[in-house]
Amino acid sequence: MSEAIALLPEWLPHQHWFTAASSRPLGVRPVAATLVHDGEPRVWHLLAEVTHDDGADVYQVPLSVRNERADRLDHVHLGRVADGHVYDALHDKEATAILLDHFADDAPDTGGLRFHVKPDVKVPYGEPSLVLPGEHHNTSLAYGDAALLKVFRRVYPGLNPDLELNDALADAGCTLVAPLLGWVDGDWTDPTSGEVVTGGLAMLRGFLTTASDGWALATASVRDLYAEGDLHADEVGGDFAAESYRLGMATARVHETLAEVMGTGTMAPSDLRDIADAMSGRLANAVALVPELEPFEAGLRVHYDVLRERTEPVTVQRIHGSYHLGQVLRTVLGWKLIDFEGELLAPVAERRAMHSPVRDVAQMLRSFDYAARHLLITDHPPEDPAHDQLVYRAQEWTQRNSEAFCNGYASASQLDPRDEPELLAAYETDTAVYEVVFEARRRPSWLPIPLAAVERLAGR
Ligand SMILES: Nc1ncnc2c1ncn2[C@@H]1O[C@H](COP(=O)(O)OP(=O)(O)O)[C@@H](O)[C@H]1O
Ligand SMILES: O=P(O)(O)O[C@H]1O[C@H](CO)[C@@H](O[C@H]2O[C@H](CO)[C@@H](O)[C@H](O)[C@H]2O)[C@H](O)[C@H]1O
Repeated sequence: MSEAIALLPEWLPHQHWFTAASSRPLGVRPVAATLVHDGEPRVWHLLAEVTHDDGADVYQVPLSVRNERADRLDHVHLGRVADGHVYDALHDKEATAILLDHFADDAPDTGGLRFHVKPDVKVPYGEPSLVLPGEHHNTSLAYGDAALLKVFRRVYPGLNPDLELNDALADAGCTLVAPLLGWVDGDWTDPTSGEVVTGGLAMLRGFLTTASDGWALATASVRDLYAEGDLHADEVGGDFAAESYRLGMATARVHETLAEVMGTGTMAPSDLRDIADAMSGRLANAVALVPELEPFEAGLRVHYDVLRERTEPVTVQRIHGSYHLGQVLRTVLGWKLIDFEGELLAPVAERRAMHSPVRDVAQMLRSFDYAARHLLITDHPPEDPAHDQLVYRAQEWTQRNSEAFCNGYASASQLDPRDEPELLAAYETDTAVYEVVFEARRRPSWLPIPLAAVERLAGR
């Protein structure tokens, strides 16, 4: 195994799920290694501590070792070691079949790596796996069209929020998420304390065969509207408002179930002042990183100051935490919410904290604005003669769908998010500031989208 581990510093930075700050890890060492299968291929389950400029993280890297080089796996070949060729096991269909077989009751014991199946579940043994395409933070494998195994790449001690919330919602009989079939957890040696810790490693869910993601559907609607420059959002064939309404309802119902099964809390005015301070701190950091924010800083701070003056407490509960149109799937049975991991760069304790559900609503409203405006970047930049008119159309689409979403939410909840305008504005502002930094780092050409929101929220 040590020879295979020596290949990781070179290979990891090329994996899109590898989010460590520096381009090349400073060191990689195993914190748990389990030989899951001693045949051809050998299948190793490896948890590796990766140190980098900003600290250290633990990554999950299942590997398969084959006697002969397999051409079909060339794209996931890590390199050669004395006893064979090393591959990313999640792309090696024989290795992934072996992993799935470990959910069976009579599977060989793998010690500190444990496979669990929910009661009355049929695991689709024998179905071939396919890695879902796209630049995701984790690696998800579809087993036929029956199940999806989401293998968390960066892992943490304690409960993984995605697994925790999916499990709680499944036990509550909630049908607005994909059914949870099982999960994997495991032990490793915490590099800092030297103690053995346990954490969630993977989640097996039912595959939603008819799913289209919210971003694809919403942006198709916007495209229709742009193609009909003279028509209003409610007049074009691709009007999305009914879907937004239903999405608002689904969001409210998931919030309601989470409150029922995981409880609620109260955020006192002093806690709100802490939240406002944290938001102001994030704004200051963002201004230092993205100078375009500076002219709007004072106007944005007003939304945080309003929170500081609030005297009534706020009800809080577990929420989605990183909510946008890419986190919702439309199936023939309605909307389903996925990916409850929260903001990946935040510490787990923060991601598992309770917040006002208005925060999820504010994030989804930001996503409507993104969906409406992104074609202004890609297809109709400012030099396009239609640009100004389409900006107007984009605002209209966002307004219509935000209203529909809030109407749907209010129809299924005691809470109408619009009755909390100050919270909504503060969370929208905090999200837009986060997005400015995200886009400046990841997609600079998209920066005008959150900057337009910042300008509006700053009252310019
Ligand atoms: N149960 C499911 N059925 C079908 N497709 C799914 C399911 N869950 C997720 N997906 C697809 O997989 C993608 C990645 O899932 P997600 O949980 O968001 O992983 P990540 O955190 O790695 O981005 C989603 O964008 C969606 O297209
Ligand atoms: O999917 P993640 O939870 O990792 O979220 C990150 O990436 C998102 C982009 O994929 C980013 O979302 C922003 O862009 C979306 C369109 O691509 C838009 O719908 C969202 O509203 C907008 O925030 C998200 O901010 C980031 O954390």
